[in-house]
Amino acid sequence: MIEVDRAGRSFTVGRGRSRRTVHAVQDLSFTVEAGEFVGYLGPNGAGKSTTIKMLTGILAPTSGRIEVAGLDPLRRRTDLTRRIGVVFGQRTTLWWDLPLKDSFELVRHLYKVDRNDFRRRLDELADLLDLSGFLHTPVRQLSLGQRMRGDITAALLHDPAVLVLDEPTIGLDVVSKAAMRAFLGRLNAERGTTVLLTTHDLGDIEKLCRRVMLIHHGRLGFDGTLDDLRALAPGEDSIEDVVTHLYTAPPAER
Ligand SMILES: Nc1ncnc2c1ncn2[C@@H]1O[C@H](COP(=O)(O)OP(=O)(O)OP(=O)(O)O)[C@@H](O)[C@H]1O
Repeated sequence: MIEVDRAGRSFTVGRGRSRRTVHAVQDLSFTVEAGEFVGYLGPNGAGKSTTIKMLTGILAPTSGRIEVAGLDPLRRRTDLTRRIGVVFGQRTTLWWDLPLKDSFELVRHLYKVDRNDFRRRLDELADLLDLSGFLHTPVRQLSLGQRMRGDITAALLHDPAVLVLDEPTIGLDVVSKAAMRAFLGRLNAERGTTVLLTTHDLGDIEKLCRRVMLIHHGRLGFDGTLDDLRALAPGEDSIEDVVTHLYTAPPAER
């Protein structure tokens, strides 16, 4: 479902003598099969968002090859939007001044979702994510947790095969977080949606991901199960301690 083959992305920053190249992602290769739920971890500045931007066609790789749902994200961006859903926890894709329901209508038009499919899907998502109390509220008046549920719904209205999530539980309280995790787990288990999840919340990873990839300084340092990850730092107790250890002494560099 996702194929990344030696992908890289660099940026030129600064001017004159202070001009230099930042290698945000280097020589990145991995495959995600249909139906997998994969966690994508890395410290701040490791290259996670750059990877997600390349997967979704927002950024062009400067080297290598990427395919998502059988498509080159950059060349086939419009086709890809029909097969992929993307949620950036720190930003909303909803229309700030419109009632949530109207934002969904706009999404329906943009993605050309059949009216009956849309109605059925929205009913289902509104039920699962408990949206009924604020469907007619303008997005700017929603709490963060409500807005996030709205964003997840918007990303799923066209029933994408792949869902890419960039910190979807950031800022949520423990109850909202648990509800979001339960929803995502069901989406993957029951609907078979492939999920790539970027998060700094290791609870998300422990609850949801069978497989974890770890990126550090733009390079993939680990790709395996949570147990394999724990085995890399056997002296550490919690997954937080394991990951802290790996962030300070990443596997590729030890
Ligand atoms: N548009 C850009 N121009 C210059 N440098 C950039 C640009 N985008 C990202 N970078 C650099 O690339 C590196 C990777 O950034 P990226 O945003 O992918 O990290 P991240 O893993 O998502 O971090 P965080 O967890 O803090 O969101 C960083 O050094 C960042 O400063």
